Amino acid sequence: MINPYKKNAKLVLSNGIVFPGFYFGASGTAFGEIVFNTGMTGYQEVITDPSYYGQILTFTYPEIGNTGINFEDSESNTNVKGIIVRNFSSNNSNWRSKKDFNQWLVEKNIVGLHGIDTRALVKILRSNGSMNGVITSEDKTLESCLKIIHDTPNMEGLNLSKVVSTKQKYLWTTHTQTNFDLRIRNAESSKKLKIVAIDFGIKNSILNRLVSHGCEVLVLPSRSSLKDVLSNKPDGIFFSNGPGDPSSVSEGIDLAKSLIEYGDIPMFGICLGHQIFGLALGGSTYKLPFGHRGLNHPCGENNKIEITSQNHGFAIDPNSLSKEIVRITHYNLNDKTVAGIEVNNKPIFSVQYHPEAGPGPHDSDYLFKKFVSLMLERC
Ligand SMILES: NC(=O)CC[C@H](N)C(=O)O
Repeated sequence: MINPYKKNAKLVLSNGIVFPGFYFGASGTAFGEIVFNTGMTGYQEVITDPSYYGQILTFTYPEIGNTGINFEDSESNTNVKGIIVRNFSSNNSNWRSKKDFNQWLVEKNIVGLHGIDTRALVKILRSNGSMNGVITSEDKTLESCLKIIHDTPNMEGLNLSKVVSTKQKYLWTTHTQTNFDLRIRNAESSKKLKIVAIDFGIKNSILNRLVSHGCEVLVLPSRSSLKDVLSNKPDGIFFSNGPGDPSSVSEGIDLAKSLIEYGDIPMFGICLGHQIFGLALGGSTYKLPFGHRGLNHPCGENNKIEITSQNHGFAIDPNSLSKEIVRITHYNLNDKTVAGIEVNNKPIFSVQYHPEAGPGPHDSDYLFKKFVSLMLERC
């Protein structure tokens, strides 16, 4: 019998290196920035995190797919273009699984490559930096793959959040992952706090954490104006995560600038939202060599350390921030990059990592509580 998963496919990197392997999921060709994630769990959330839009994701965990797919854990309707794994499991088994992993990839048009040495690939990305590449199940020559890569834009300069942001505003009032979120808790206040969230590629688990902490969230498109935000009389304003280069999200940077100037409404930003705050406060961002994507990044300051979930390729340049305006509250302790900031004398703060932990450790959930406390002080 012919093994259906032994159909030839390959990865071609922009430096001409080829990894021959086999395809699973959707057939075809996918191109984009090749990045890697070191998490050992949560592939469904990671694959559907809108911040990966336009990228091809390599998992360093050696086998992916074992627990199938359920109907609760997806972070959005957006997904990565392709995935690369050492091994994938065609034998899904989990009490929550509702769908076969391979079938789900086909339906989402995600091209999969398996059977390559992912350790060797990650070593190349770590020493040369993230680079564009192609995975294809088609019979394409090296030259035609390199031509596709050549025509693929670099991540620097790309505003991808405008592509994935919602086109219509919507309200999020209930927790949608009730079967498995061990952190579901009753809010400390009976007053429902009204958040306006600017969607640059927001994850469902962020919305669910805000709801768990006693908020209802009105999600607005990334191109919203100061008036769009203020006319909803928010108790707090949230700037979300999202794909692409933060310095190209001029609509978000301008909105953040005017909101920071406007006054005293508590504001919280995560990942792209954090980078946008940094840019709005006069700072600059730069591209990291291969980014931070995983579930065990230590962050903190002065002996207080949290283990964090991360997914980013850019960071705020600490030397670009004015001490008169901003205080750095957290550093990534692996490479000392900026991981959190707070605006002096204003209830505005942000983190580069993902306190919603979808997936990841729950150490940083206190940040949602902090956001809520800042709002309650002002109600
Ligand atoms: N998760 C995010 O919000 C990512 C932010 C940005 N696109 C980066 O790669 O740095």
